[in-house]
Amino acid sequence: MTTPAHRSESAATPERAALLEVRGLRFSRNDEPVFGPLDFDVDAGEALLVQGDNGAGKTTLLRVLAGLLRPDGGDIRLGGHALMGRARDAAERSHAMAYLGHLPALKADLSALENLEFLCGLHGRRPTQSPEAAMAVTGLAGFEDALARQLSAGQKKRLSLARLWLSPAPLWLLDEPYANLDLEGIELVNRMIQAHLHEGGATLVTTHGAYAAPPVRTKMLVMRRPAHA
Ligand SMILES: Nc1ncnc2c1ncn2[C@@H]1O[C@H](COP(=O)(O)OP(=O)(O)OP(=O)(O)O)[C@@H](O)[C@H]1O
Repeated sequence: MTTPAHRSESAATPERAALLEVRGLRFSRNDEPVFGPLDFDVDAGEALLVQGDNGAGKTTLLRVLAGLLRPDGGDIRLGGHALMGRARDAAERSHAMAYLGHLPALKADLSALENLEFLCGLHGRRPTQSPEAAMAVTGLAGFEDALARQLSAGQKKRLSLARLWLSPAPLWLLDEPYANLDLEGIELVNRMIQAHLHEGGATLVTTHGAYAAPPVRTKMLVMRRPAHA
């Protein structure tokens, strides 16, 4: 697996801000707290495993960090820059973060390769990688011309992983990345995370704790459903 050499310039130095700093972050629905206040940092070269039972708020946290939901309070800093709810936050987020959600964000009637080319056009890509190479890395060589809607759930997940592999963003937000994958796919995710962190990236990974964690520098955030009155 080739690794992204251009990321090594972001290797940690003592003065450098964490890739992600979260302070007092909280989110509610209909005045019912879902999570928070949460405080944590994620540094270059680190994985934060976000654990918790069903409904604990793991997906909601990642969606808030990705800018898909608005928090009720707290600060999010990317590389020391605060996200302040401004229009340019979206651009900062898309440079800094790659989000892998539960649902594959694929165009059903485009081929696998066309999907990657389309997403690279939207979000950019690492100059050292190509869509064809990313398909090979994720075990999809030979499926370039298959329509996305004809792929199995695991193949769709692998195509989303290929997109992640192409992303130039240093911070990966991975929501249940192991779901729908066979054992080899689970090892692929862990190898990808290992290579990404080795080159100065970082990741948040939600998990129920049922899978082996990637063999990397790991911190843990355990989320619990808030007690109701
Ligand atoms: N779109 C929504 N509308 C209303 N409530 C929601 C919505 N999405 C999630 N919730 C609620 O928010 C809470 C947190 O859900 P979330 O999906 O973040 O949990 P999770 O920890 O990711 O769970 P799981 O392990 O089952 O994936 C749950 O009580 C859930 O019912």
